[in-house]
Order: sequence, then C-alpha cells, then structure tokens
Amino acid sequence: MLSQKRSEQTASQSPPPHRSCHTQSPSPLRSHSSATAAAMAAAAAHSLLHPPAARRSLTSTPTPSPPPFLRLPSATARSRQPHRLRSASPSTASDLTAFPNPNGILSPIDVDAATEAELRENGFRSTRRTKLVCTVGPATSSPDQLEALAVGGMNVARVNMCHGDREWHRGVIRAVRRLNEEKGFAVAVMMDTEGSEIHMGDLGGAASAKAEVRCLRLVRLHFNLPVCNVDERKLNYGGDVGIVVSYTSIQPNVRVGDELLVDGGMARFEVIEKLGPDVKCRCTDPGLLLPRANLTFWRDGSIVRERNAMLPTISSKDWLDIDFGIAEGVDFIAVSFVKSAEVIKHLKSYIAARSRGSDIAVIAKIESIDSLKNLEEIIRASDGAMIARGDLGAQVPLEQVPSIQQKIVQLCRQLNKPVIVASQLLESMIEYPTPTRAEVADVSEAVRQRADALMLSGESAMGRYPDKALSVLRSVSIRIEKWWREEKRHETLELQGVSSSFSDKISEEICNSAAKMANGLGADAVFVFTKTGHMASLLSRCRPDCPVFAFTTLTSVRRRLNLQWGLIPFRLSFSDDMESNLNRTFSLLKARGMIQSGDLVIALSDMLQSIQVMNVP
Ligand SMILES: Nc1ncnc2c1ncn2[C@@H]1O[C@H](COP(=O)(O)OP(=O)(O)O)[C@@H](O)[C@H]1O
Ligand SMILES: C=C(OP(=O)(O)O)C(=O)O
Ligand SMILES: [K+]
Ligand SMILES: [Mg+2]
Repeated sequence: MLSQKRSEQTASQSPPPHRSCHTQSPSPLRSHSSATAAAMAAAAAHSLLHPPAARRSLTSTPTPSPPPFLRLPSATARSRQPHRLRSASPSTASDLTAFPNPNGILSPIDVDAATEAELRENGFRSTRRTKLVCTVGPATSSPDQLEALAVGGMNVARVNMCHGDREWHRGVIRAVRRLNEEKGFAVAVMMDTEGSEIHMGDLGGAASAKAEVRCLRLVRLHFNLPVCNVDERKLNYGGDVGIVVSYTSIQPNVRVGDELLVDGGMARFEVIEKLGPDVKCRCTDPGLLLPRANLTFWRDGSIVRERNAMLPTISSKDWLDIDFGIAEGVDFIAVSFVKSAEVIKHLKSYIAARSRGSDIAVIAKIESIDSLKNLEEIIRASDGAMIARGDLGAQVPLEQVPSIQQKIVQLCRQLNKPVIVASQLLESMIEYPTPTRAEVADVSEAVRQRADALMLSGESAMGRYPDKALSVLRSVSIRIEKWWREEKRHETLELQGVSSSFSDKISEEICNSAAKMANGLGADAVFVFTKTGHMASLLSRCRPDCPVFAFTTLTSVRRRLNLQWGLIPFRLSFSDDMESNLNRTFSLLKARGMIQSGDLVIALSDMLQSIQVMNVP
C-alpha cells in the first residue's frame, strides 16, 4: 500500500522505492465536465400526450410456448444520427411534478441527476457503462464534498467500518440520503465490515509512524483485544516501540524467524523474540506504518495462515456494525475476508429476518487465500463480489493478482453477480493531481474486462484530489468503453445458463436474445420494466452495445441497480399493461429530452416475458 500521508511528503524525504516516478504535467485524460448540479437538476418534466407507439411486437405469456416471434419495425422512421439529447422544455403541467422535488413527493419518473447530466453530455449511446464506487473518509464527508462526488458520477458511496466510529458513519449515510432526496441523486450506500484479520491499532490518532532500520527501532507487538487508542510515542518499552494489534490469537502461531509484512510490504520486520503475550520484531525494511495497517506473517516464502483460521469472518464488532447498517438502511454490506459461502448465507438470512422486506445486497470481498479456494461457492451465495486487491495482494504473490482479477470478473459475469475492482487504481492521486500512466493502464484494463464497477479507496477517503480522481475514472471509462465498441471487440464469452426455474430460464433467454438483437439492429436503448431488478441484471450481464434503461417501482431496487454495468435505473410506477407503460414512459422521457422520435428501442418486461421492437413515436 502506497498511501503515504501528505505530511510525509516532504522535499527531503525520498519516496519509497516502489512508488513509480511521477510527472506533474497536466493530464490529457481529465475531462472537464461543465455540468453542474443545478444544470443537471434543471430539466423539468412536462405532460405530453402521444398517440400509442407505432410499434410491432409480439408478446408471450409466461407459458413457455409458443416462443416469441419477433417482427421488426420499418427502417423508415429511423434516424441514424448520433444520438444527442435535447434540453427539455420547462414544465407547465400540473399532473407531473417538476424534478427534483425537495418535498419528497414522488415524481412520475426519477433518474439520478448525475446520470441524466451524463446522458445529456455524452449522448446516451456513449454514456458511461462502468459504475463508480467512492470510499467516503475525512476528505469527503461534508455535504458539499459528497455532493461534488455525486455530481462527478459516484454511483455508490462506501463507508469502511475499519475506520471512524458509528456516529461518524451515521452522519455520512444520512448526508447521502439527504443528497438523494433533496438534489435528485440515487447514490447507493455500501457498508464495508472491518473483518477479523490482524491489523495495527490506530496509532493514537497519529497520521503515521515511521519504521526505520538505521536506528534499529524495535516494534513490540502487544496482543490486546479489542484495539484501543494507543499513542505510539507513549509505548516505549526501554527503546522498543509498542504497537497494539487487533487479536490475541496470533502469538502462539508466530515463530522466531517469521517475517512480518505491514500492508503487504510497506514495511517489513523479522520476529526476533517472543516475550509472554508479546512479540518482538526488528525492522528489516523501513517504511511507513499507517493506522490500522494490515499485518501478515510469512514463513519460508508463504503466508502463515493457521494464525487466523480460528478468527470468525464476522466478529462481534462486525455484527454490531451490521445491525447499525440495517438500521440505517444501507443498500449493500460488503463482508471483509470471506472464507466460505456459509458466512454469506448466514448473513443473508440474518438480514432477511431483521430487515423485514428491505433488501440489502451482500457483497463478498475476495481478499484472502481461503476465498480463492472457495471462490465459485462464495460468489454463488453472494449478491456480488469485490476484488479487494489491497489485502489480496498481501496474501498472494503480487504477480498473480492480474490473472486472479480477470478470472473473478469473468466468473461473476457468468454467475450474473456484479463485480467491483477495488484498491490502488489511482493510488498516486492521494497526493498528486494526475495519475501515473501505469495507473491509467490498470483502470483501462478493468474497464476492458467489463467489470461492473471501479472503486476509489484512499484517493477519495483521505486524498488531496478526490474529485479529480473520480473524474479520471469517469473519462477513462467512457474512452475505453467507446474504443472497445468501435473496435467491435466483443470477446466471445459464451454465457452459461444461470437460471434454476423454467420461468427464470425464459427470462434469461429473452434477455440474451434482446441483447443480441440490440447489437444486431444497432438499437439506441433496451428498456426493461422490472419489479425485482432481476431482468435488468440479466441484460447487464450480456454487456450489450447500447445502454439499458431499467424501470423499477422501488427506489431501493433502483439504488441497487446502480452498481451494475450499463444500467440506467429509473424509478417509475407502472402497471401490467405494457402498451400503456411504454406510451407513458416515452412521453415522460421525451418531455425530459432523454429520447426522441425515431429512436429504436427494444422493450422487455418481467411481467409479460415479452420482447417488443419499436421506434419511438
Ligand atoms: N471513516 C474514516 N475515518 C478516517 N479515515 C478513513 C476513513 N475511511 C477511510 N479512511 C482513510 O482512508 C484510507 C483508505 O481507505 P480504505 O481503503 O477504505 O481503508 P484501508 O486502507 O484500511 O484498507 C484508510 O487507510 C484511512 O487512512
Ligand atoms: C478493498 C479492500 O478492503 P479494505 O480497504 O477494507 O482493506 C482491499 O483490501 O483491497
Ligand atoms: K473493511
Ligand atoms: Mg481489505
């Protein structure tokens, strides 16, 4: 981990050897979006009644036969102009509430204000498909800073329970909710558990401490539970520096001669003595110790794993945090250091029993050797996965991380689970206003693999340039997605069936066919009317060339779909009558300037299990 604190960045101090060289020239990669929240929110809906859509369609009932027969619309009405959104005219209608609505009155159709601005800015065929997760920390926790992230395209705000206290997190979660209600965003909230791995204490509030070889400072690991606030300077045992770590169970497994890595190699120590409950280490590789830094022990070139085998994946503190997350209504809970599918299943039934109907998705963080051993089972049991490369890279040799990433991204797509690529994507931007070229290449690779989402950690939590880092993710995503579409480089990933019931199988086949048709016909958008979001995610899984407008009745489903590739989630109340749903949707979207006459749309619904192909009237 390279997240040196700002205070460490002094002229006299040389960077750690593993930091790449960095130039300060202005980056051509940054996009300068002129969109402001005000401009984005300015679009007002107005009532326009249109005659029924001139569409030809065939609808099948949920009964499996006969299969849907598809007829295509005439090409005449079709405009092949690159799609640009027009500005909407101001609202005059009384039956449609103007957007946004600060009083919490539901408007007929809601879409994220930032997404709408991006649609407007890029044209909807070129709008961003890759979703963006930002970790909120001291650098971004104020309402203004959160709003800047939302305007910049943050789809999900992550709070890491490893840091800060519950009051702090409550403030952030509520500020995000307020932002959504008052300013028309649909930012989802993800709570990330601390997990039970061994890490250092918080250094008594010190930004960092230095471990040095030269003066042979000894770090004394003091095995106390729970982690308490310890001022590193006060823990001087006759020249040794004491650092409190998180678990008592390490000591019996540690041997003299073992190597201790801080944050996967930010600093290295050798165990030289065991003293009662303590372990005495000598620094062999100097470096920075950051608060709560992760610790791993190594022997003969491999990680010593038995030390944490008995630690529960979800600690008692994590359970309290989970109760807190449920009470605060978070959208996702990310579970750190998952070892098996059982813990995910347990948590999911716990949530189902506790949260009565509200639907919190459980994300498995893949960051340990155990999680790799049980990968498929874990992902099947979860609602999504995070490739947590920070800790993963401290548990497996670094050179294995890229292939593991590729494998997990593909597996998640096969199993229809959203996947987040996390950690160190733009690490240098914690301190610098432009990314390294290597970082841009890393981001590009994740986008090219068509991961659902990219995540910022320290860059947004405590970095100097959170908005710029987000802007880099946004512009690189858009550029690489466009390049990949232009090159028509669809990897021929044969999607296996994921459905367990016959009815689900029909939905899956319909989505596969619709995505294929959308590509073949050069459709402008796929519309999906979905109550649970399932059909939207099946479409996302196909990674079609055009965006997927997902209409759902629940704001919670809408927020959850915000994590999935290529989905533009709308909240809309709709009926079982597709004809009237479509007419109403076309009117509303045309009034907002989000579609225009002639656009070719493929429409699906999970009530009717149908495919319709039509031009917008
Ligand atoms: N809620 C918070 N309070 C204080 N600092 C935080 C908070 N969240 C994140 N940070 C800081 O941002 C850094 C990066 O965040 P993250 O990647 O989530 O954690 P970690 O580095 O522990 O894996 C952390 O190391 C910590 O310094
Ligand atoms: C995302 C990660 O988890 P955390 O930041 O909670 O350590 C990681 O290890 O990469
Ligand atoms: K965590
Ligand atoms: Mg981690």
